[in-house]
Amino acid sequence: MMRGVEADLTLRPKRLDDYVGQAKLKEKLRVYLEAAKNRGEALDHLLLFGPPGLGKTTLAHVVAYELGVNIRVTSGPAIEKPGDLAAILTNSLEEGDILFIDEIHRLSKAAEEHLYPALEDFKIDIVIGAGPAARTLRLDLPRFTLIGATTRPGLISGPLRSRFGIIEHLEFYTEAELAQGVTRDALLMGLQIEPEAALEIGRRSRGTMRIAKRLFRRVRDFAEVAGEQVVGLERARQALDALGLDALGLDARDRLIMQTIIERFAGGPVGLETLATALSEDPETLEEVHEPFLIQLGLLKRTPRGRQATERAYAHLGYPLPEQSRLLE
Ligand SMILES: Nc1ncnc2c1ncn2[C@@H]1O[C@H](COP(=O)(O)OP(=O)(O)OP(=O)(O)O)[C@@H](O)[C@H]1O
Ligand SMILES: [Mg+2]
Repeated sequence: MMRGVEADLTLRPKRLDDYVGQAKLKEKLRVYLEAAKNRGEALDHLLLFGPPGLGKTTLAHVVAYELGVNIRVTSGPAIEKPGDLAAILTNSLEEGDILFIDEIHRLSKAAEEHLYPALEDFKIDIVIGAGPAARTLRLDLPRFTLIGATTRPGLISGPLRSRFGIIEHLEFYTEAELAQGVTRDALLMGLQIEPEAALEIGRRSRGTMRIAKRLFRRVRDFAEVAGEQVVGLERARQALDALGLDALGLDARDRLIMQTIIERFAGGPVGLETLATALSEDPETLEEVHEPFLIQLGLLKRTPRGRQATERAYAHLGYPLPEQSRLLE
């Protein structure tokens, strides 16, 4: 049986048809991919954004597979000096290939400015030598496609953003879509899972495919140890409870965030920095990892004056509503 990282590589969907959910995005991408193929041109540069674990990296690989081109993977923090970028662009890309830059919002200013002519005119300036003898050489690049991924679109500068022809965001998955992803993995692992069990995992996965797939592996452990051939609802529930996930899929950390807002800040509004300090968490993690789903669930609101718990949050966490409810619906 496949294990760990190796398993994940083989389970990763290759084709657009195997990529679950994101229906609107896939529909558009199909058109763009076909148009680019018919014209025999590289796909326009593509910026993908959305919370972690929704499948940006996977989608970049799917696009490469569908276009039949190579993909070169790097990340914003890995490109420190402009020279790093030049090396990637000149050494390893062929006509039509994809350069995938993960966490593109973390690209340095210098590297970013170096990237502009590469994206627009497929040319890059490299500096040869140093001191007074230094010369700048302009090199032609193959027509490539940049796919940038980010969890923080707000941190992408205007000039960089404007160089992407296609800008798309990924959405949280529905329970049914997460169940579909889990069922597909089960099949590929040679296991059976009852539809109700797959849905229960989906329900508790914070709308996130990576979490659904990870939870499924833990549920499978419980089923295997119990000597069961088919993963059923009861076993799924038992495993998910044991992992500390509640009915909405909140983990202990999510609950602590909401409890802190309710107990220590009277439901809010409380500023991000203040809240982060109270939780000993860094504000970015709070904002990128935890908040999007709490907002999606309708437990938390971002207001101009800070973060605020909703009535639903009080109800879900079992707190009585404050008397004069200033709370948001
Ligand atoms: N639409 C999908 N269908 C099936 N499997 C998916 C889908 N999206 C993601 N996955 C699986 O979920 C996991 C996480 O996906 P991926 O690494 O692409 O997320 P990501 O959005 O790049 O996250 P991060 O922002 O944290 O890098 C992978 O194991 C991938 O195979
Ligand atoms: Mg990724």
